[in-house]
Amino acid sequence: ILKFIFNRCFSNTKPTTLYKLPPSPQSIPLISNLLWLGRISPSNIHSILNSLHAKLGPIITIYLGSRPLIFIADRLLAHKALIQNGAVFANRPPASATQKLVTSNQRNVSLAFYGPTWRLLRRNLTENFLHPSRAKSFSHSRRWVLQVLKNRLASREKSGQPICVREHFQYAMFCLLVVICFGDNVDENEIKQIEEVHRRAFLSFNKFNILNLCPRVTKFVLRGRWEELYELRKCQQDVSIPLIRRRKYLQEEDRKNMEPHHDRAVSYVDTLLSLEFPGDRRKMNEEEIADLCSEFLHAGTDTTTTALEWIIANLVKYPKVQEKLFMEIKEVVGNGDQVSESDLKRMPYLKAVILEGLRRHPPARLLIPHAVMEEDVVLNNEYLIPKNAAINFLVAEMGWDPKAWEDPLTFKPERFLDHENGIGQEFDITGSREIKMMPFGAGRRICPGYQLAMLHLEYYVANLICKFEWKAVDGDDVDLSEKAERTMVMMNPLQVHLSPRRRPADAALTFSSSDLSFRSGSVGFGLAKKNQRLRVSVCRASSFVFRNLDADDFRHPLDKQNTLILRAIPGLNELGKALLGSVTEQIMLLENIGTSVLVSKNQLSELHQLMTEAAQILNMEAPDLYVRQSPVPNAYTLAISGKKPFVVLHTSLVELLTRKELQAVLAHELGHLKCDHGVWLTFANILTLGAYTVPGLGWLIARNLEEQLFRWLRAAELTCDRAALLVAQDPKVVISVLMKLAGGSPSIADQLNVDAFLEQARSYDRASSSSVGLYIRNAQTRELSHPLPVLRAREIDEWSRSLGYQQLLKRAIQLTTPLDV
Ligand code: HEM
Repeated sequence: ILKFIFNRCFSNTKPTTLYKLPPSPQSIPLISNLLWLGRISPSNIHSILNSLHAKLGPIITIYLGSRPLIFIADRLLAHKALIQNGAVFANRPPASATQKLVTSNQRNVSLAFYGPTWRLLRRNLTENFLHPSRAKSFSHSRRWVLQVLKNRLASREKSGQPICVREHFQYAMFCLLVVICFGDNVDENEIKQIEEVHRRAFLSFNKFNILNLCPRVTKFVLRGRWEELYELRKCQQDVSIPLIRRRKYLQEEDRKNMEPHHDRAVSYVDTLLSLEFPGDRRKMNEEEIADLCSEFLHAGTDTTTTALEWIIANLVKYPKVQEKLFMEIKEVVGNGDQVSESDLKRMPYLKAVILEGLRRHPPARLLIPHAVMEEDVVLNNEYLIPKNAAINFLVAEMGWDPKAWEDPLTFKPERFLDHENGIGQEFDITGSREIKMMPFGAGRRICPGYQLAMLHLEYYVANLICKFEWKAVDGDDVDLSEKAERTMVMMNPLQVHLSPRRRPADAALTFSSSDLSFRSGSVGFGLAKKNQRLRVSVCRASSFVFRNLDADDFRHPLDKQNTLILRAIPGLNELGKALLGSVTEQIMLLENIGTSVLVSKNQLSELHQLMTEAAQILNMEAPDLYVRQSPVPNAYTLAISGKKPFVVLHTSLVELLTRKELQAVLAHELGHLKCDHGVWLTFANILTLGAYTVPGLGWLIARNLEEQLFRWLRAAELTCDRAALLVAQDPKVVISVLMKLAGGSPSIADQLNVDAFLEQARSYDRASSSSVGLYIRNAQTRELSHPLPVLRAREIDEWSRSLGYQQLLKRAIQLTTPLDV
């Protein structure tokens, strides 16, 4: 009040009405608005803005639609607005209709109005979560993602073709953020599902802009497109919500046990579960949390990927800079081939390379639009900024200002080094003292992930340069032209050749060595030739067994997740035990003993031997095995309380499969026992085999319970396919079984082609990735006890190439003693 009275009575500053908006190109009201709408697109906005700034000065206004847009291209004005008047310029304009839909009505960090909701969400992100002291908790995930990335690059290089790096960087950064967001018990398959849906949302978001022109009208005229948007959002939530529930369940378990898991890194979801929106007096619901997770993934993936691609592109274009960086890395890590996070502190040139990359090629060329908090604000005692204006800043122009940087368009990391003692100056990337560049924005709304992004860029650039020498494709100069997408990307995506750096200790290291995919034949049984009767020798010098194998070593994450859900259904376990302990089990048991052949040393001894060997590889006791006459190719396991469990094999399956494939089937069944799928599996098997027509049983099994049970069983099957792979030690054997189950018959078995079937699995993925496809795919699988064979094949193919599987194989030991069969 005092300030107001003082200004009114004594101040000689002009009333705001006497100030003018920043200059704008000549315009005819309304008509010019419409003309701009037609002219401006994401691809040409930067060139239009640059030419307007050249004509009109460092701050301009454009009228587009109903609100003025103000653009600032000058570092000093940006500092005045974002730092000196930080609180005034920290607001966001009202979001468009589509943005509101995907952000739970503007309740996320990037679009929330400057106020209590934003403060709560932002503080949660920066203090509870992105603070550097927390960064360490995901070090192991960064290492895992690095391994995945190196493997992908190395296996592509093996093909001899140039590698287009973007998709690999994108995948790596996405994996990392998913793990940070949902916790480190998410596995690669779940990540792929999330990535698929998010990428679709990301690629199609521009096409929904038109819906914002006049939402009331477009809701009728473009109803289909609105529905598409709803469907897309639903898909995003469908992949996130189970993962959110999993974290919730873990938190509840911890609470019940009164002992938090100290070895579990706190994920973003964990921090959100306990937040309450100010004023609402309620916790966030799952949809709101899922929207915040989507924001987190979108905000961090493409920006970091784009920055990484630009930085590596410059290192390829300027081999001397790459060499200098490599020398610095070598000095710190010696002959080691990994750079640890603590090593990064001793690499000033690395930091300079990253900063120069961000200065020269900032991924975000504009900020997220800002707005002012007060009615009419005067900037620099000169320009009127109305409350309804959206204000933005030309990020790249700030970092290319010749008054701040010598020779600004040249890539020269040395500019960030203190030449006298070679130690990197602490460059203030937040711009709080002076804005010389602002790749992360500045002031109150500065990117809260900037420290995490810097860490990721430093860690991955250092390790990628440490591991490989990066070279341009022969005869190609690296083209640094730009193209505006959601970020400013390379117009021609970077293509490279890689050669592993040779170190004295591993001069013989080549791409075909160790950490790539496991090759069949190097371990495991010799492959049975087609139609050849297999002789299993008693002493299998080439077999590998897993002495300390535990079920959780290979359990599929969906199995883990669904087991948790099943366990949480009150009374299910008791119901299962009550039912199975009684008449039904006895019927099943007697039926099998009475109508099948029990396999033993003296009866179908080859099968007996396959079973014994599979059990030994999986480090478990072999169950009984029965062979049963049936035209339906099938195998199943029954674990009846108090009795030795048994596996049943149908004769038609024996006809259809080779011995090695049969052993994979037996291993699959053993997987169920190893993983203690016992009660629920038998329960589900009884349902599938039609036993619930047994009087008095059917009514007890409610429909949704049955659905839950089948969902769990589908996930459990994926685990058991892994057990099959551990025994077969060749993914093609397992995939061949699945292919034969899908469409094999003994007479055409030798014409079936595993590679073609895998290709079919990939095309199923592609065809079902549209929203309609996804719907059909869900409908196709909902009622099945087993996942679709193509999906199982794809799963096992991927797991066979995963780090987890490679590491398990390393633990296997060769069997040299005769088996006791
Ligand atoms: C190289 C990587 C990155 C770049 C270049 C970048 C750049 C930016 C920019 C320019 C803004 C707009 C600031 C403003 O409007 O004033 C922003 C905002 C934001 N960024 Fe980043 N970002 C990066 C990585 C990340 C990461 C890794 C995360 C999270 C994990 C993240 C989360 C956010 C969020 C939540 C906002 C909204 C902040 C608010 O409105 O308060 N960003 N980022």
